[in-house]
Amino acid sequence: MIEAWNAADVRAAEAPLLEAGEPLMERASFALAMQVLADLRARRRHLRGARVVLLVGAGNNGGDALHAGGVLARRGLAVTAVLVSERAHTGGLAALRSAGGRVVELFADPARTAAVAADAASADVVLDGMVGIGARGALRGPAADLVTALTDARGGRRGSGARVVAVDLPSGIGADDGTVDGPVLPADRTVTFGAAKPGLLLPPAAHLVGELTVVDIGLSLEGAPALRRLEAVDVGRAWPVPGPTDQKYSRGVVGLVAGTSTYPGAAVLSASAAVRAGAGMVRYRGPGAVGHAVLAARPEVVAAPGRVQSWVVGPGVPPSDEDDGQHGRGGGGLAAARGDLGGMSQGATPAVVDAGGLSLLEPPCPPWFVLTPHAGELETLLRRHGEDVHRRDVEAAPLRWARRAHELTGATVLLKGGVTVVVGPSGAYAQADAPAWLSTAGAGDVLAGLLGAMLAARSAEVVERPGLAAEIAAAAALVHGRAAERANPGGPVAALDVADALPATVASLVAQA
Ligand SMILES: NC(=O)C1=CN([C@@H]2O[C@H](COP(=O)(O)OP(=O)(O)OC[C@H]3O[C@@H](n4cnc5c(N)ncnc54)[C@H](OP(=O)(O)O)[C@@H]3O)[C@@H](O)[C@H]2O)[C@H](O)CC1
Ligand SMILES: [K+]
Repeated sequence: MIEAWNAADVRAAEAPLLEAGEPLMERASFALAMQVLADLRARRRHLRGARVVLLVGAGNNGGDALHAGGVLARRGLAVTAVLVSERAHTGGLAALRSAGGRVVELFADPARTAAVAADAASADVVLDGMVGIGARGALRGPAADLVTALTDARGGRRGSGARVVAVDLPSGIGADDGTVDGPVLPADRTVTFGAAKPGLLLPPAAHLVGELTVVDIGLSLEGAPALRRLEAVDVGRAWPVPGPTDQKYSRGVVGLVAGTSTYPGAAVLSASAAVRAGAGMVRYRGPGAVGHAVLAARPEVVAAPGRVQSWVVGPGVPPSDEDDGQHGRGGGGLAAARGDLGGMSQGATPAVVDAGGLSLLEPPCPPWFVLTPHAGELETLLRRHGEDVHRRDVEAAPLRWARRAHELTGATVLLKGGVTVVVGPSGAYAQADAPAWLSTAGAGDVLAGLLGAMLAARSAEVVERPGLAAEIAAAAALVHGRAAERANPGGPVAALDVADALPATVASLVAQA
């Protein structure tokens, strides 16, 4: 698991060590230099003569870059520091100069910005040390102009020309929330110190981070992290592997209310995913015609009422005001679920509430209800609660708005996207496991069925431990993303292929743990 800590927590953990004279900057900058060397060795035979350009701001982030530059210059690399502020870390500057590094005072001669950017773009490595956790707002002044010019010089493409290594974080991102309010240089790698910061894991900034390296500089961080990211081993270890005394009921029955004659496929996809993820049983509770399609695809499904350990409500169901009565006619499935949903607040059955199911909610909800909106659906949900918010606001600050939805409803919220953000009562998760190919019709229905199976398997525990639903939802996002990758590595993937890849994905996660 990757744990991310807010800037204030990192500073609080640094303070006593700095007071005690611990050489934190030396540790950080040395590790940074070693990472740069390792990356260079992977790309060229000889290090001598490799060109490194440091983009250096006024604070300690610039200090890290300058000290690392000093280490690299002593190894024979040609290092140039570009100062974007008239202030620069004194010790770092001295270290670089004494190691033979060159210094360009860009702040004093902004007309050179384009030429400096062109030079940096053709270097082997650019170290982005303009601001770190001390940034206030979007990059401004010479730093902003240089990033714009350098982005132009690289043709806007990561991976072309110089390899960009961000020092602690890509300069200008919101360290705590991942917001991007101005120009930011996309990094190929980010070397962060002490602990990951939430902004490195959260979109939109997460897309600018590249490979993430966390350097231990000896901080002891107390309390709970601001954000977590599960890794494969966490999910494999927690997977509900059946034992010899288990039977289908103890493994968990998923009740599925999904699909209409307009969207029967959603029910097929959710049911397939729940079955393929190892549900003990799937009960389909929806319109009869859709039930036939579900049974034709998955003969394991039972289309009869009975007890369930989790509900999946809403895939392929339009919002309640547009539901042309199909669910009322179709065995009363949705109406029953509506009653069950109400009852579940006391009766305690975990539920995945997706798509049209979201319009059925009557908060307050328990944390074992997991809402699975995408950004547009979250906008609708938040606006229903009086928030003046648009989809683009949700996309610009997903953690903030997922958290708001959790506060307003009480439910656990899984916000779907290229990075999936989950917020529950015990904290937040950001999962980046899915290939971009997974943004395809029906992928959300598969996630809902998969999550339903995972909640059913640990139903009682989910109700007892308020934070567990969020952890399981984050795990479902990981499995979903991995299954998409496994279904067709590096290429297009259809939703049903993802469901079909679940058994092998789960087996490999369990085997690796
Ligand atoms: N303390 C240590 O020994 C360690 C620190 N580490 C590194 O330090 C940074 C945090 O350093 P800090 O000096 O607190 O802040 P920054 O370097 O991030 O930036 C602050 C200066 O940047 C200028 N600034 C602020 N906002 C902007 C902006 N939007 N655009 C341009 N410039 C900005 C500001 O200067 P002014 O003159 O404008 O006021 C600040 O002075 C941390 O990220 C680590 O890299 C290491 O972890 C090791 C231990
Ligand atoms: K930086």
